[in-house]
Amino acid sequence: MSLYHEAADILTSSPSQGGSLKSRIFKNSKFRSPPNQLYALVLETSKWSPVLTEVIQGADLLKLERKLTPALSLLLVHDLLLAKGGIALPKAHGLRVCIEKYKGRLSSELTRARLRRKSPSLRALKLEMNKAAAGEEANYPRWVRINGLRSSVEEQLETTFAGYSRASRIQDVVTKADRHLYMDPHVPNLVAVTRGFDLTATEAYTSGKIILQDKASCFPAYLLDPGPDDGDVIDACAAPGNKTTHLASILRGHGAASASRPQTIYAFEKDGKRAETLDKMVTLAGSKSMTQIGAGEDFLNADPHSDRFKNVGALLLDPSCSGSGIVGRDSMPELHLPAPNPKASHRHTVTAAGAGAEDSELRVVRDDDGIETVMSSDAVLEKRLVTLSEFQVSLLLHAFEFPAARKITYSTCSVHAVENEQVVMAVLRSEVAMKRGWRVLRRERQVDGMKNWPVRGLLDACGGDKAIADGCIRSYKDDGLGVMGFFVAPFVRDDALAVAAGEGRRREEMPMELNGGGVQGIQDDDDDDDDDDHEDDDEWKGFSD
Ligand SMILES: C[S@@+](CC[C@H](N)C(=O)[O-])C[C@H]1O[C@@H](n2cnc3c(N)ncnc32)[C@H](O)[C@@H]1O
Repeated sequence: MSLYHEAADILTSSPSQGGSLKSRIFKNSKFRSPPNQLYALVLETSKWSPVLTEVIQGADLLKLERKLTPALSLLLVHDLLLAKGGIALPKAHGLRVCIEKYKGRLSSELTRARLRRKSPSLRALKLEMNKAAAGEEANYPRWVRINGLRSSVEEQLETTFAGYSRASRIQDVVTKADRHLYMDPHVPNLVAVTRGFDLTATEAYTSGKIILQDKASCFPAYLLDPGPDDGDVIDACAAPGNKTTHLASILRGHGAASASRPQTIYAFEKDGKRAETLDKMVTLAGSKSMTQIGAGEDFLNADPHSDRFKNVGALLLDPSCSGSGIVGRDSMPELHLPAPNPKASHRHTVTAAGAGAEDSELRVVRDDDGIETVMSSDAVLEKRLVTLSEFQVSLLLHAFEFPAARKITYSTCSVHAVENEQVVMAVLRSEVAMKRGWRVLRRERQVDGMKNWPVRGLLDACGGDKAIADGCIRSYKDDGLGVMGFFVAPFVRDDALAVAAGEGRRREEMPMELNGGGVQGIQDDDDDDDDDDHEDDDEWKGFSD
């Protein structure tokens, strides 16, 4: 089957068969065409389908060539008029010959369709199509975290963002067409910039000086705020590494106060492939020497009482979740198909699952680590959420066991209470939480930016406990603050309770390295780690340096 027949099959097949467009193409071995080419063709054609439908209908193509299907005609006309190399078939191939003979007619229709949209050029029309296809993402800024391990805000303002005008409101970054930059008032080293200008091609991006990370995704590490007196840090679910590298940057930022011993970040990632991405990101961000990656390691199998983790004072838990808060996750351009009868065009909704049946929409929920569930009913969604929340609870309960731990942040990019406040309430009721004195950190004790963040946890879902609800932090896609839907809860250990249980130690009873005593620089990128506690690094196979 040719590239075009395979692409036409994808465009017209049911969303219940195989999940999102990406997974239907990349996880399906039945296709003979290169997956990248197939994906690009289907995506670009969908993007252009409103215009191409007018072109095909205006040229009466389906009337003149009755053997052509609507999907096939869209794909071929797309490549004929818009692809650099034209139609990817041999010159004498029947399909190519059949379409090319209408080139003049189709080109004129394209010009008409462009002029109807008042676009001065094909380039301008292309920008318009890209913007329309960006879906909800177009209404959000591009958040950029400046990586303190490699650069500084000052340096980036003078270089990468030198041509940007300063915006005083986040809305200006979204609505203005030219380049604007907004300094975030909550999270240090974070800026929002106008979308549509490719930052991935900049030197700052390719050298790890800037990291594209949604504002809300910066909350967990900032809220955890690991300092020199927090010992080692665990990132329990680390890939691709946005929060791992943020933790490293914060640790280094607190370097002025200095720790008595080098601090290590243990970054667990149970998926081997994703661990490779994590490794690359940690290396690029300049935090490799302070991070040990547990590639393929399940955090739930880590022994809290092992010698290795005896100095772990802080844990960041950002487990797999439904991903319901992610902006643009499911956005795919709406597919317009020319009708055989030119009077009516068909509109197909392309959901996360790909093209749907006519005017129908079948939801596919994709977890933030890629697992897809076709939501044939509310009960299916509910069941998936319960499974996720059980896993999230088990992760938190496991984290509560680490003997020296005094701080934890738990986060999801889900908006469902069952994965958020309900998880918090369930773990607070647990035996280990009560025994070891874990509670939610009150809002007034949180770092300034998080204390001042206006959107808090759901009171009802916290059983009416205002202190707990206020201690939790939320964001919603549509709250006008320019961020994705997110949830973070900070936990701390209540010293008094822990001491009463004979388990904890008061700060003044803690060893020097955990109570902030002693002054020594944090391990530098190039430093060799010759600390005694690290001598057995090589014996412990799970983590690689
Ligand atoms: C939400 S993503 C983490 C995103 C990451 N914190 C960041 O900001 O870049 C969840 C990750 O946790 C991993 N994961 C899930 N369960 C795990 C477990 N029990 N132990 C270690 N990693 C786990 C998944 O493979 C996935 O890569």
